[in-house]
Amino acid sequence: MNVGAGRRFRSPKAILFDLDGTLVDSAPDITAAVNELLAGRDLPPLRLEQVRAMIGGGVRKLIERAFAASGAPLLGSALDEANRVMAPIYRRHLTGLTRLMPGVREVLTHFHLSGIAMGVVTNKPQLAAREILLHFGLTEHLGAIVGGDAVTCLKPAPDALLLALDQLQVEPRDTLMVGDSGADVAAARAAGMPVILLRGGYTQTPVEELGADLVCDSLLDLPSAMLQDAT
Ligand SMILES: O=C(O)COP(=O)(O)O
Ligand SMILES: [Mg+2]
Repeated sequence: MNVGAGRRFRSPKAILFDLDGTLVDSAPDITAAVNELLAGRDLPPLRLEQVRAMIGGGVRKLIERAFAASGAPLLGSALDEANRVMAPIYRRHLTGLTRLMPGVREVLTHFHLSGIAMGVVTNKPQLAAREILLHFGLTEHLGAIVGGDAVTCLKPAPDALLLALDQLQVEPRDTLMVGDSGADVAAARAAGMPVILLRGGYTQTPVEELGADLVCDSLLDLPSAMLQDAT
């Protein structure tokens, strides 16, 4: 863990969490969905590690990257069409192979008992995000779940974070963003919020190089990192 900012995370009124690579390891399900889409076009499957590196920019970006990596890049209306075909496939691969990241349940309960409001802000479609969170019984403590299709601009734009804060009735300066990618950092910066990144997510760039205020090994380190930040 490396502490950088000093007092920025002390007693936030709300925490916004990214979903893929932060609260859940969804890469195996997303890989299954991508490979079903590719198989429908007679393209060979991609490996889990390849698809992991494509997650975080929303489903359309995922499809664009997957077809490019398969040597059959899609543009414009062809990408729109693949996106339409992907929608029902993606919905069939939400929870079968997806697992919670370590400590999620404990840490969400801890923050809830500490009186901190929480929300999820993801580039995943909103209904898909809600279904995953319901599957794992995590919606109880979440006052906002904002998906990429609920806003005009996906992360790294701040739109989804600001919508979640609106729903939670909290100002950006009283909030903390927790994520796994450069998009999470950029979105938090644009929204005027401090940001913590977790190791073990889907970013290709080393997390230390993404400009977060703090990097933690896992969600389980968050409560103590926030306490240390008081010193
Ligand atoms: O790329 C996606 O679909 C979702 O990614 P995120 O939950 O990390 O924002
Ligand atoms: Mg993520």
